[in-house]
Amino acid sequence: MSILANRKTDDNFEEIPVIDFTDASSSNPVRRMALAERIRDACVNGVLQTNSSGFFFPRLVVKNHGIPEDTIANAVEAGKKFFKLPISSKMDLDIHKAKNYKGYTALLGENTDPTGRGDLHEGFDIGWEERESSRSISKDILSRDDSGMSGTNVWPNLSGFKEPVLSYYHSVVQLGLKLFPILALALDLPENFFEDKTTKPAAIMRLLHYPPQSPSMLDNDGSVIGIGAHTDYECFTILWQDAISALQVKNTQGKWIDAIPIPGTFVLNIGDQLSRWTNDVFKSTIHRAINKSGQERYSMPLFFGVDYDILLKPIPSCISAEMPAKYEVIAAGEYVKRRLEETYTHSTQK
Ligand SMILES: O=C(O)CCC(=O)C(=O)O
Ligand SMILES: [Fe+2]
Repeated sequence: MSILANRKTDDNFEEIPVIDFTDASSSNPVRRMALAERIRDACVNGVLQTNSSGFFFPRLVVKNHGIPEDTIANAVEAGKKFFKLPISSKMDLDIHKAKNYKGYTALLGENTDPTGRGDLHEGFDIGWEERESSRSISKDILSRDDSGMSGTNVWPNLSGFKEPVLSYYHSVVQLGLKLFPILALALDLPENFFEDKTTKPAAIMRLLHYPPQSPSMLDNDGSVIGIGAHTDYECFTILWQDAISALQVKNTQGKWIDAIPIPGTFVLNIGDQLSRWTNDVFKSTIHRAINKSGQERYSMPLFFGVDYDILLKPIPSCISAEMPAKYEVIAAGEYVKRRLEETYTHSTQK
């Protein structure tokens, strides 16, 4: 009898739970399991708190997780410098030129919510790229089908940019790889369930810049906001946001709950791939961002998917006679690509 399949996601939350992630890298399996249980409770029902959701703040002591404050600050500064470049230099790296969705997204270039008219942010996307200090990946793994999602990154000719951005990317990739085993435990799976499915980190990083949203834009019809209502496409997202509150998460009653920034923490949220693995036991949460602060806002999400050639199949403990499989089986890369195509179609030149 499956334990998980009979759990129901309770999205009727009023606050976003805070979870301490220190034990993610504990050598003590009991501590890792305890953390996994807290995450499961936060994701599937209100055992931890009645107001739980698939969206939570890991309380990360950055120092203890290999992500020093200056690694974050240097990446943020690099992003600010990049976004200040003339639009012509940024458009040289236009994301529409790269089939693997890497490079620059101009203001309104993305339309995350199909009912919107374009997102009021600009962005810069990269994927996995080896560094001298990173583990090298075997040719066998590199040659596997990735639905065209891997491929090379594009970089601006801007000194002091690539190194801090890649340094942050690799630090957060290490953290993300520690979370997969915890999530596996939370799903009553062997701790190494995701190990052979995350051999080449299918992790996309974005630098995002949200200009202040003018009140008139909001008064119109609300169809242009920082990032329209959406779910993320991968298993989970680790998001750094600055001190400006703009991110909101939707509960089942349709109420938008502020994900107020907490210094020294990342927002960690569940994405669609995990909904598919778990047949919605872990449900990806709808979120959006509106920058009403009058100031520039910056954020840096890293989206962690499974290898692009892995099929997203429901895990057996998440299906039952009452909860039959909900989703078609699809390769992770194809799924991500499909969602990206939808997001960028409106700004693709015909
Ligand atoms: O900037 C944020 O706070 C959210 C970004 C986001 O949701 C995304 O890039 O998918
Ligand atoms: Fe998102």
